[in-house]
Amino acid sequence: MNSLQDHIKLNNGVEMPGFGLGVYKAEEGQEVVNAVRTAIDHGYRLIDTASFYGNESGVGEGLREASVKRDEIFVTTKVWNDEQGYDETLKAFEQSLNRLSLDYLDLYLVHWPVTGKFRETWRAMERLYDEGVIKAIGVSNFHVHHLEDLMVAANVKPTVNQIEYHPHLTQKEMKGYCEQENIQLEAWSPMKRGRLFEDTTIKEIADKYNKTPAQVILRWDIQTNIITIPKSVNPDRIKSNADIFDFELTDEEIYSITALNQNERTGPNPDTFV
Ligand SMILES: NC(=O)C1=CN([C@@H]2O[C@H](COP(=O)(O)OP(=O)(O)OC[C@H]3O[C@@H](n4cnc5c(N)ncnc54)[C@H](OP(=O)(O)O)[C@@H]3O)[C@@H](O)[C@H]2O)C=CC1
Ligand SMILES: O=C1CO[C@H](CO)[C@@H](O)[C@@H]1O
Repeated sequence: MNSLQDHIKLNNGVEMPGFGLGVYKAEEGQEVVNAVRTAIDHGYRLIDTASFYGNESGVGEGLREASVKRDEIFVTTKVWNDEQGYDETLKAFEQSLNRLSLDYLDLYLVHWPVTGKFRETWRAMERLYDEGVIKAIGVSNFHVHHLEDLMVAANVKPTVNQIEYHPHLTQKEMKGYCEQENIQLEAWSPMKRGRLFEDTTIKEIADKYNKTPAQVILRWDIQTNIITIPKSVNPDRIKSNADIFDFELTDEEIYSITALNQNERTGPNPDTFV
């Protein structure tokens, strides 16, 4: 990726921007409306929300307020855990679409692999995909064994797996598996919610390029082919987080950031959460 608006081709041919805005904890109402509008004004073309975030209406309003056509923006939302199952997912999708005030969605994700439910959830998503109201379907927080389980019965292969991913959790096994299966990885909490900014390795690299630690981490995502969705509601940070296309990390720097891995999650482990 050479610019903020470059896309990555998913395994169904759909083009997804490689960089976007996450809106978890962006408050429904003016806060999320402003964040979405500001991001789009600064060139973002991907917005990541979820029914669980309770801010889909504001996301929809921000999209309408931005002066960019709908088909140039890529919108992701997710089906939450208590909405899973076949009929439940069909209903949840309709509700999300209504709150967003959209007539189609770019990417719909199974938010977590709810045991005993995610296959039925997937079947409903396949139906919506076949009907053309979703351009791509994918998963989130799936381990390799969840993906294998899903794909045994699936007609449509997941395009994306959105997982916790940052320099303290580099997900080596999952990365290898997804590369082999052509499933695109997407990083959530790419900046470990601010807990990596004091790391000496990252700070030294940031100083060298006159960049912030956040920019170095996000650049590392881009150069290692991971779609990244940093969250911010602060206009200056929304702008600076995306200002990562005028420098390039060396192979050695990428290696040293990847070597910071501690297999450390900030969020739940999918095997014990649901
Ligand atoms: N699928 C899933 O289960 C999950 C998906 N997600 C998605 O991933 C997105 C990103 O992950 P998230 O957990 O929000 O964490 P991030 O790693 O994106 O960190 C967000 C935090 O960092 C702050 N921040 C942002 N930019 C900067 C900066 N340049 N300097 C200092 N602080 C900064 C933000 O505050 P401020 O807003 O004030 O700038 C916020 O507190 C979510 O918003 C959501 O869309 C997240 C968790 C789970
Ligand atoms: O999307 C999400 C936001 O972050 C939460 C953790 O803090 C996750 O559980 C959830 O999946």
